[in-house]
Amino acid sequence: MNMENLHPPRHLEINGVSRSFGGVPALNDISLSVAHGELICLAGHSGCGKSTLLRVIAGIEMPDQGRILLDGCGISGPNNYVEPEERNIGFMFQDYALFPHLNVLDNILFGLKRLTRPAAQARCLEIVERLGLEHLSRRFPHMLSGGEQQRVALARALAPQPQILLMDEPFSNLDRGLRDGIRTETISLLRELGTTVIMVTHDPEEALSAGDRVVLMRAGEIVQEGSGSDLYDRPANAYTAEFFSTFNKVQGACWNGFLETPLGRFAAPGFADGHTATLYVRPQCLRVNCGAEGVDCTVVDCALMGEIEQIQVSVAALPGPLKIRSAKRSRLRSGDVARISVTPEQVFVF
Ligand SMILES: Nc1ncnc2c1ncn2[C@@H]1O[C@H](COP(=O)(O)OP(=O)(O)OP(=O)(O)O)[C@@H](O)[C@H]1O
Repeated sequence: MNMENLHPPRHLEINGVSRSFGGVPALNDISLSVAHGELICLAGHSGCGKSTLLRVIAGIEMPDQGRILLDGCGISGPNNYVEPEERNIGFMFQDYALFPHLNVLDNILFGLKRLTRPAAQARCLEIVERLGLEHLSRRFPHMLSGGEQQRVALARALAPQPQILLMDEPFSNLDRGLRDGIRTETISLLRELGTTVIMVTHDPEEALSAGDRVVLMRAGEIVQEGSGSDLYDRPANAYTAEFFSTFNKVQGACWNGFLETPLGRFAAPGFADGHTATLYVRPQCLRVNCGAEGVDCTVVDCALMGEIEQIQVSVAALPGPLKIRSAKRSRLRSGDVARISVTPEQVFVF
């Protein structure tokens, strides 16, 4: 029996990749496998190694250790190295890196030098039409808006029909108003084309909503990976939880599998008796004026923020105020006495 057919190689396999700069690790033993057509969001705070990982996959940065395989063939490792232009991996840079002295068509043609001139022109026109860039084709980059430059950069990256497209913060240079629309359009195009995508972002909302899988990094390591809801609803640690939301943090002590806090008792399986731990409560998981039940508090501030209202309350046993966010208007004022309660299913103990 052919075992390879039972376990076909993943599209991209990264095995134990490390890379240091001046003795400081930027990537530390990273392993990740990516399926055909998958869209991965590589997320994490500035300096955690996201761009270095993209550059190593593209072949413009060499790993110190580890191997990278594309469809089962080594492209980077101790015994093999495939040049970036031989990898059929596209790269879209954060600043788009369009050539200022070339018009839109010539920018796109630049990446098609391996084709004959007629084939390159046909491919170029095809992608220009697909992305609706016909009316801009003779313009130079300085004559394009930010959104138009983004589309040209995308066209240039897609023209050689890469198996994998690496995108470094592809939407971060766009105005907030434009960003959501262009992101939705870009992602649906990439899905139609079936391109495998690894996209870097430091925007938590983008990471949660844009991809099939989120890979969260910290200090050169993968902290947690999974679907957006895996990471948001079931964060494995405080770093993951705090990357995607703000939290009220309340300290307590663990006894008999529960964390005792001034806000009540919460399940804390696996924590030893007497261990100090922290309860993480999202502002939308606190309810105010919930009847006789709950904990006494005093309203410190109540501010309407458009779609939501944010209330800050002080609780006698806690050192700082708690934030509560709700889509409902409470009509509370500073100095009012109220009661709060926690939605226990949506809290975490770390
Ligand atoms: N060529 C280089 N020389 C020296 N240090 C580097 C080099 N490239 C990256 N680094 C360092 O490696 C670490 C990871 O950098 P990287 O650019 O991969 O982070 P990042 O997560 O992409 O950050 P950002 O979101 O700010 O772009 C940083 O500490 C950075 O200073």
